[in-house]
Amino acid sequence: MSKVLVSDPIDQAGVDILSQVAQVDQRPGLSPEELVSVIGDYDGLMIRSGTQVTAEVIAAASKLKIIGRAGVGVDNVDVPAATQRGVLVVNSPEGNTIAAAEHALAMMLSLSRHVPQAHAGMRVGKWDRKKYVGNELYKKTLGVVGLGKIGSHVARVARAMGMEVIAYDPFIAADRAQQMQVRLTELDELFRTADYVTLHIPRTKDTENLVNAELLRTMKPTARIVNCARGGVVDEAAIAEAINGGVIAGAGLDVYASEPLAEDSPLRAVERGLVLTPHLGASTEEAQENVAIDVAEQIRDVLLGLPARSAVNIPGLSAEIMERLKPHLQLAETVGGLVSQLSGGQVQELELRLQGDFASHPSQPLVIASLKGLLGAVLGDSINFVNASLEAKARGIRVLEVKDEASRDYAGGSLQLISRGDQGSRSVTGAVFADGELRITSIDEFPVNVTPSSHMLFTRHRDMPGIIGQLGSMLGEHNVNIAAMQVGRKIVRGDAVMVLSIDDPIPAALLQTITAIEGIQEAHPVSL
Ligand SMILES: NC(=O)C1=CN([C@@H]2O[C@H](COP(=O)(O)OP(=O)(O)OC[C@H]3O[C@@H](n4cnc5c(N)ncnc54)[C@H](O)[C@@H]3O)[C@@H](O)[C@H]2O)C=CC1
Ligand SMILES: O=C(O)CCC(=O)C(=O)O
Repeated sequence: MSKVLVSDPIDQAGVDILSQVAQVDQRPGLSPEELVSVIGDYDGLMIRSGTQVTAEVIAAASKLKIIGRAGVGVDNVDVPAATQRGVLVVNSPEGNTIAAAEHALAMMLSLSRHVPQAHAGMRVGKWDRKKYVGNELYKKTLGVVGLGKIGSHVARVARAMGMEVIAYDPFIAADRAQQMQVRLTELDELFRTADYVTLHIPRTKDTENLVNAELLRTMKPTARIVNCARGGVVDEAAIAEAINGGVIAGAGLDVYASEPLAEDSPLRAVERGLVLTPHLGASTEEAQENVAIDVAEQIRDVLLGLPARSAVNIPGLSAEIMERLKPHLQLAETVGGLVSQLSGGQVQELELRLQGDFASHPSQPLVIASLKGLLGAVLGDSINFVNASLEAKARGIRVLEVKDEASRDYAGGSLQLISRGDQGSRSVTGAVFADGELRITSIDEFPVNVTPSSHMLFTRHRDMPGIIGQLGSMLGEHNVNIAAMQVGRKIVRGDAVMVLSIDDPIPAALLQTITAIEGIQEAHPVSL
C-alpha cells in the first residue's frame, strides 16, 4: 500500500480521502532534519505553508511521486528540484480564494475602525471613544495590485461597498477589468491616488520588495496598505518606519518575508495603525475543507495512476487534456519508445511531424509524451511527464515540430517521429484508428500495419527467399512464440523491414545468432 505523509495540519476530509488508497501518517511540526530522515518512506507528501520542501528533502525522497500543497502558493516547495526528480507538484488554485479575499477586506475594515486596538483597550478596562475615530470605505479609492482570483473578488465586494476600484496587473486585459468596473492604471498612479492599496500578487523576482520606502513615500499620508498575498513583496522595515513617521496611516499584514515573524521584528513594535495576523488568510473552516479535499483527491488519483487536475509543474498537460488526448499521448509515447530502441546511440534531434487531427491539437503534450517514450526506453521509470522535457534539454536534444493539418493519410491523422543522432536517422509513424487502437504505419521508408505489443523484434534485411523461414525456425528452437508478423518492402528483392510481435523477450545470445543470418542487416528487440 502507498504511504502519504501529512506534515502540516489539514482538514480531516482530506485525510479520509487519502486513506482510501494509502497509509496516512499525520506528523505536523517535523523539524527539517526529521523530514529529510523520514521522507524516503513516502509516495506522497501533503503540506500547507508550514513545511519547507527544500532540494535536500526532495533528494532524500527516493519514492516520492507527488507533493500536494493544500493552498495556492508553492513558494515553500523547490519546484525545479521536484521537476528534475520527476515529482509532481499540485495545488488548490481556488479552494481558499474567498477566505483570502475576505481576510483582506477584514484588514481594511479593522484598520479603518481600529478594531484590534479598541478591543485591546476594552480588555484592560479602557473606554477610548475619541482615540479611535475612524474612516469609511464608502466612496474611497481602492488600488488592487494583482487582479487575479483573489484580487477580483476583493474588487467585486469593494465595488458593492461603494468604493471606486483601480488596479495594476500587466497580465489582465482592459475589457476584463472593465467588466468588473475596475480601471487599470500604472503602479505609480495607483500608489499615488489610492486611499487603500491591497496586494494580491505572487512573490517573484519582479515583485520582491515591490513596496519599498520610495514607493511608500508617494502614497497619501491618509492611505493604508494591506498584504494578504506573500511576504517579501513589501519591505517590512520600510512599512514600520512609514507608519511611525506618518508617511502612511497604516497597514494590515498577514504574510511575512520569513515566517513565523521574528520576535524582534520592527513590525511588532509599531503601536498604532498596524494590524498583524499570523498568515490567517486561508484559515477558514470552509477554505481548509475545500483545499484539503481538492489536493487529497489529486494525490489519491496520481497514486492510482490517474492524472492530476492542478499540476504546477507539467505546463500544458492538464487532466482534461490528458483525458481528451489519451490515445494520442499513448501513441506519441509508444512511437517515442520505438524510435529510441531502433536508433541505438545518442539522439541529438527529434522531429515531430503531425498530420491531420494530430496537427489540430496543441502540440506541447505530444512533444512531452514523445520525449517520455524516447528517454524512458533508456532511463526507465525515472522519466515521467513531469521531467521529460527538462531531461531532454539537459541532454541537448533539439525538438522540431512540423504541422500539416490538411494532409490526411489516415482518417484521424498521423504522428511521425524522426530521430537524428550519432547512429544516423530513424523514423517511425503511427496512427490512432477509429476503434482507438494504436497502429504503427511506417518504419523508415517502409509502410507497415502493426499493432504495438509488449515484446517485438524489428529487422532490416534483404527481401530474399528463406530469411523469414530461418528466423521463424530459430525463434521456435529457442521457445520464443511469434504472435504476429509483418513485412514491409518497397521493391521486390530490395531492402525490407520485418516486425514480429513475440510473447517473450529475445535472449541476448539469440540476437547475435539472428544478426548472423545472411541477408539480415540489423535486428532490434523492442520492449514497450
Ligand atoms: N494569505 C494567505 O493565506 C493566502 C495567500 N494567497 C496568495 O495570494 C496571492 C494571489 O493569489 P490568487 O489571486 O489566487 O492568484 P492569481 O494567480 O489568480 O492572481 C495573481 C495575479 O497577480 C498578477 N501579477 C503577477 N505578477 C504581477 C506583477 N508584477 N504586478 C502586478 N500583477 C501581477 C497576475 O497577472 C495575476 O492576475 C498568491 O501569492 C497566493 O499565494 C493565496 C491564498 C491564501
Ligand atoms: O495554508 C495556508 O494556510 C496558507 C495559504 C496560502 O498562503 C496560500 O494558499 O497561498
